Amino acid sequence: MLRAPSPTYVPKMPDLRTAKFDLLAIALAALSLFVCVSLGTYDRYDPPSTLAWPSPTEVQNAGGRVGAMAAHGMFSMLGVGAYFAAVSLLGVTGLVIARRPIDQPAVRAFGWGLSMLGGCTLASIAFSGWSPGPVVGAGGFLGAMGRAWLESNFAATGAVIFALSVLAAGLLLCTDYFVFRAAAVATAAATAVSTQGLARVGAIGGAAARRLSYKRTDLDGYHSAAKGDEEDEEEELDEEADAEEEDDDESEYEEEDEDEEDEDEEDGEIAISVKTPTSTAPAAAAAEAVAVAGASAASLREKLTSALRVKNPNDKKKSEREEIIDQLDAADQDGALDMDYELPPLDLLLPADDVCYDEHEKEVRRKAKVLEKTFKSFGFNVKVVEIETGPVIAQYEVELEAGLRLSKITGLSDDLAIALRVPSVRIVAPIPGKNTVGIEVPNEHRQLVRLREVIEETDGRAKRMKIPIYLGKDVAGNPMVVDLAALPHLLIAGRTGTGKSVCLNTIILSILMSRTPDEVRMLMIDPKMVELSGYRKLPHLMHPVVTDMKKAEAILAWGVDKMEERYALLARAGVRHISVYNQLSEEELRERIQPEGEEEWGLVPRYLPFIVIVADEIADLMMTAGKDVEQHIIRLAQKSRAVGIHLILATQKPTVDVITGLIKSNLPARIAFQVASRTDSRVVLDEMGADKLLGNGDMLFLSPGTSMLLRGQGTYLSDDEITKVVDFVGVGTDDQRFASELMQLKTKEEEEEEGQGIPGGFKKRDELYEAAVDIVVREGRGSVSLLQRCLGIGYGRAARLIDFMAEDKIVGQYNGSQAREVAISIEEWEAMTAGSSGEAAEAPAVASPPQAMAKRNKIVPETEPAEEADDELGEESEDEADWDEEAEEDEAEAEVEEEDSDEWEEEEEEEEAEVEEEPWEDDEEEEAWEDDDEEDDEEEEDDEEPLANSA
Ligand SMILES: Nc1ncnc2c1ncn2[C@@H]1O[C@H](COP(=O)(O)OP(=O)(O)OP(=O)(O)O)[C@@H](O)[C@H]1O
Repeated sequence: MLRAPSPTYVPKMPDLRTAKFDLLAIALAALSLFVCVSLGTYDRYDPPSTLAWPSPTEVQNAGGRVGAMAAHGMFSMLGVGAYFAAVSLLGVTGLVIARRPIDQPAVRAFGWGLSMLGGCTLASIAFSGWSPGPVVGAGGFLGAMGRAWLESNFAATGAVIFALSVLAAGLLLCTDYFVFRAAAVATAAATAVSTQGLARVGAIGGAAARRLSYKRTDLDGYHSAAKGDEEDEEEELDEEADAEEEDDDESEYEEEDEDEEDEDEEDGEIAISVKTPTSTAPAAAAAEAVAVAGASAASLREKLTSALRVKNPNDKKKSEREEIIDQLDAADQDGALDMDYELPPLDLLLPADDVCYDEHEKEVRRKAKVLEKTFKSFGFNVKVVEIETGPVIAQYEVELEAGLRLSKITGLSDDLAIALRVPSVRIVAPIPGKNTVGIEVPNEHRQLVRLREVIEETDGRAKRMKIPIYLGKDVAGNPMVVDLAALPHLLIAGRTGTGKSVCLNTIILSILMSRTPDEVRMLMIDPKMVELSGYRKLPHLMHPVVTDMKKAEAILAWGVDKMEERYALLARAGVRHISVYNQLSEEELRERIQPEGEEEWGLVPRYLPFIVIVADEIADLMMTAGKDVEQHIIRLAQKSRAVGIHLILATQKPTVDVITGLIKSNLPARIAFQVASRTDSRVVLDEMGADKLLGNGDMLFLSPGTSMLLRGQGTYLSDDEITKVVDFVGVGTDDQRFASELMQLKTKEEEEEEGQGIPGGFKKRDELYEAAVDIVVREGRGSVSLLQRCLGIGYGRAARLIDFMAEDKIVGQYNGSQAREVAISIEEWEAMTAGSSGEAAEAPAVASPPQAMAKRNKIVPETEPAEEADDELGEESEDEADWDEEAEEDEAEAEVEEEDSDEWEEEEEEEEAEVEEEPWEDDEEEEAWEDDDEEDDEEEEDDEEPLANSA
């Protein structure tokens, strides 16, 4: 049983162990040096050799008589194996000096023996007439014996094969693949040197051809269709270059992964590795363990030495880190070549602060004792088996004695906090995937987690993510990086001053550091007016930072429309995710979309960027336009994953009226900073724990699909860092590419104000409302798909238009799969419009039916119909006298249209069938699709019942 340490106990073990190790290291170093010198200066006539008679009285060996004897003995026994023995001795000496423990020493020794045997035998077979020492042979007695036995049993060839296998197996056991990896690295380096020149030329050629920003997106209208055609050829080249680059990247990732795994394995094997983060030499590590008080506890100390491990989060070799930085810098430069846009370099961010790990280690060990002692005082016998330390929290893994119930431990957190003299202690019972309980205790000294270090440490993993977010570091000091595209939305909650805004800044800067404005576009909603105002210069913005909550509501509504529009586009292209859409080549896209003509093709977006909507305080938003905002958030959260629209919502009011049940259930990924009460914690995370956080960036992350909470320290960004990055990527007002459809967006009130005096006395809710009514009345069918086709708008907008008509009693109520009935006649409608023709002529929104019809089934950005409607209106008001004539023509066309519409419906059905038959584009998407299946079902329901939904 462990003896409880006295509270004033100061661990002395590390000093003793250091002295012991140092003495051992000196002895080994001396021995290996002596052996090397003796072997190096070996003279075959030195005694005890019998080659010269009489024996020379003076010994030539630099190691003297003993050296000569040692060399003679080693060469006689081992032949060339003597050199192997000397090198091995040097290796062991190095490990002892570096305080790196040798795990599984018995296996290693066995492996070493095997490799010696195999090596000597092989040498004996290969160089039969030569010997490095006495005339025994190249492999000494050992090799000669091995050779004799093998050749008598397996003949010469079999003997070589056998000896080689034994050598390889021995090296494998002894060095744990190190030798093979070293050989592979050397080969790869040699190959790389020879192919580098060629590869560089290829990369530059490919990169120069790629111009991502030339691709037309569905968000900006700056790219003309004609230009797109001119660049067709160029884009083809680009796609090839992209594909090649992707291949390269993938193989790189695989290599990196392997390295990481190997490293992990090594970490797992090493008992404790203590290394200061600034140390460049791996030799600065110490294999140490926690000692138990009292000199009489020597045996227990021995036990704990192997049992209790303190994992140093800074264990990464500096050289490796430097490598990663180099790679990142190289990637940055490549980025500059690839696109006209240059990603910000890492040196704009501050490096990690230096930490005195030795001090910290002493502290956690002391706390481990206090923990054990406190448990003991409550009558529980627990043992701390491992300690993991992060920047702010250390996690002590404790093993419970058999028969001790978990519930008894979990109630002790406050008592432990008092005993440890810390503000709070959180108990994780059990640690996921382990049979131990985790006790999270705050460190005495907090470290800041810098964005730069998190990026550097996660580069390999983050490269594969679509939108990497560098959240911070967990309790073991591992970087917490998540892919926003996989989350796919994030809710951040916490009381005021606990780190939400810093977290939002981290998320925004994570995007800025790794993604171009072509890949990710952003919308920012900032009710506090000052929190996000610093980002106004960003080229990623689609709209200036929104501070008016009514506008924010309109933007969320736009998001819903954009989502529907993108879904329609994806369905038409027969793909299930925008990333698959974005990979389609121009020809493939054209083949799938089958545009009616060049005009329509010119409007098809070639690239759909991710859209990230960041809202700093949703409580304000909910207060201003509660129900509407909630509806928009829910709709977006439910379905927008596949179309690349992601929400990041923060609130300092984690109450049920802000984070409603529906919002919560649709935003499974959540981050909680410190909250005021357990109730608030339950609202955010569905369980307690956030009330025990420390504030200042201490957080709990709930990853989607699990109930597992991950504790971490959020990345900290100073204002200076943010300013530097924003200044680097920022552009002037003239160069900003705001989306025209968003700039023209009107709030509900504005629309209603504008709508006063509209024909028929209807409220004007949408610029296309009158055109839509006209179509519906003339067609005699209140059909959403009819409006979609005729006006070239997305499903969402068309469904809303029909809902408005139902409110104005122009169409009847929802009628199952049938189109709604139209309640007014053409004459009535014409009378209404004629009644206010003067106003109608001025009203920019009234589009003439014939021209509206001409645009059917077009895929257009939302502004296009409005803009065209405006143009059409201009022409229309000039030609007002021709109205009646055109109306007649229109009626004729409407008849044709009616026939056409049946065809359209058939085509649509075919399209849907095609979508269903579409093979999985990519495994990842398959997963995403599975997740979306339910949502899609809902979508189908929506299709059938738009009114019910919007009502
Ligand atoms: N990750 C972090 N590491 C260290 N300190 C942090 C971290 N995050 C926040 N802080 C500290 O907490 C302070 C408040 O953070 P922040 O402004 O993000 O809080 P907030 O929750 O947004 O508050 P409010 O709701 O009032 O805006 C910061 O000024 C900083 O000193």
